[in-house]
Amino acid sequence: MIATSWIQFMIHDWIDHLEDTQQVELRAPHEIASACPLKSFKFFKTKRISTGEPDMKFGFLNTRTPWWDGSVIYGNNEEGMRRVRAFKEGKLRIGGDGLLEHDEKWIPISGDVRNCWAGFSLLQALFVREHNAVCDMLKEHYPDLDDEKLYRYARLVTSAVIAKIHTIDWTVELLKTDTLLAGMRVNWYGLLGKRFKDLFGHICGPVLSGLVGLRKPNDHGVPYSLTEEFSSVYKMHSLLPDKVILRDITNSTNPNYECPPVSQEVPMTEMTGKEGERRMSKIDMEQMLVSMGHQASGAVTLWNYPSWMRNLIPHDINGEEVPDPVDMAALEIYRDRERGVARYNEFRRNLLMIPISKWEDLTDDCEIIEALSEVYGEDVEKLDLLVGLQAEKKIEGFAISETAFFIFLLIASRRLEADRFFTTNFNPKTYTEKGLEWVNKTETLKDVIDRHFPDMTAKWMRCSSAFSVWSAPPDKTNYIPLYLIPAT
Ligand code: HEM
Repeated sequence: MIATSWIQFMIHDWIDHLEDTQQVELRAPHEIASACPLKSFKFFKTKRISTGEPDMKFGFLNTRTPWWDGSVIYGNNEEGMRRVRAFKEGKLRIGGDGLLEHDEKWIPISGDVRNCWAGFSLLQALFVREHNAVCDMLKEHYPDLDDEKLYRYARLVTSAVIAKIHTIDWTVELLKTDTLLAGMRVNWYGLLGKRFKDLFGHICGPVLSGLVGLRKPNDHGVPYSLTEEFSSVYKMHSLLPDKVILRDITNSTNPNYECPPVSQEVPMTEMTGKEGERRMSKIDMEQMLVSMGHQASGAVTLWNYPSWMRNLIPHDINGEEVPDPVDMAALEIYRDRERGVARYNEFRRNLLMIPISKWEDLTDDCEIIEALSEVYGEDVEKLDLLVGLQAEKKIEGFAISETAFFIFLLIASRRLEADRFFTTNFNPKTYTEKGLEWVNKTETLKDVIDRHFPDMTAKWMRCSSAFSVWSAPPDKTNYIPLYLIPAT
């Protein structure tokens, strides 16, 4: 569940489509309406913007900054950025209990407050603590820095830590193969590896020394942005469970890393929005981290959409509930169609992947084939992208489809190599000597959790990555260099 909260934490750093003021209504066809929690629902259209380009006449606006700039905790505009700052020693506001502060309406004080839930705001709080710890460290080494400078340097450092964790820790857990582990580490450190780069710096090209620290950003002739396809493949709400399983961590010792006993099962509906924030304020931060660490997330596959999201009260951009509930499962399909995202087969062609010509090319699951034939007949071109991504037979070790993986891989690299803060300006002058050292020494989310809860992981976490289920065995030590292991 930490991996699930993490990806929501990242989505809320990167993308949110601007809505129109015009509402539309979706109605379930008569024949299936009895099986739908909402027979009809209203929502705002995505705002269409004319581009003036002959070959692409319209597009959409992103209300979040697409850069890897930590806007999920720092905010997306002047007003949002001021709201979260303590204006003392560069720090951000945080509650006495280590969790986010809230306004009088119980909306969290954070960079992004839309459609939040307890696990997501927990990560926001963790990284506010990280930012504040960076401020303390910088102040100690550079006592002359004022509030503004401390804030800016600490923001750069914390954002880079987030980007690094996503690249070499989260992505690797999601796509658990040696090839991916090697690929993602090459993106950050290059083929020559961390030790070489730490010793000699970025002295070779992108392959040998990695994308991070390149002398110049490279946008391949396309101004940096996150694409519609990217937003589509990240619609992974099936990761969310029906309930959160809280664990009792009062046991004083745990030598065998046993999974702690269940203390309470809370429906997700009580962990979302303002109610979720109120609940979270009564749960200890360590207890929540250990509980999420021991709960597996849902599989990104068909027939696993959380039922509670089919009658969901969404938030507006300020974290206020909107009056009309939505059926998210239906809405997600509508959004791709509304935004002109290619359907599954065309999407694959655009990625130079082999399209399917019959349902059997997609999956060997007879139940899925039967359902697809019932909905789409034999017309494979009509298959909606999201349905195809979830029906597709997965590569062993992958939590997502190969089709989605192509987009992941492409954007994972572009996000680093097109950003000056990870290329030209990834240096001591921009980050400070000690700031860059902080980024270089932090490898994983576990490192961050260890920093703020030094004894907790030692007692409860058996696995190697905080994104795994914590009672799982640690990764085996591999004495053969990663690049010499044959791909599986
Ligand atoms: C309690 C948890 C969550 C809630 C309540 C929630 C709710 C929502 C809502 C209401 C929308 C906007 C729907 C629309 O109008 O089109 C949305 C968009 C989205 N969500 Fe979630 N979500 C949650 C967690 C997640 C997670 C775990 C992911 C995982 C990747 C995710 C990925 C996305 C993406 C990619 C979008 C589209 C954003 C855009 O392109 O504008 N969400 N979510």
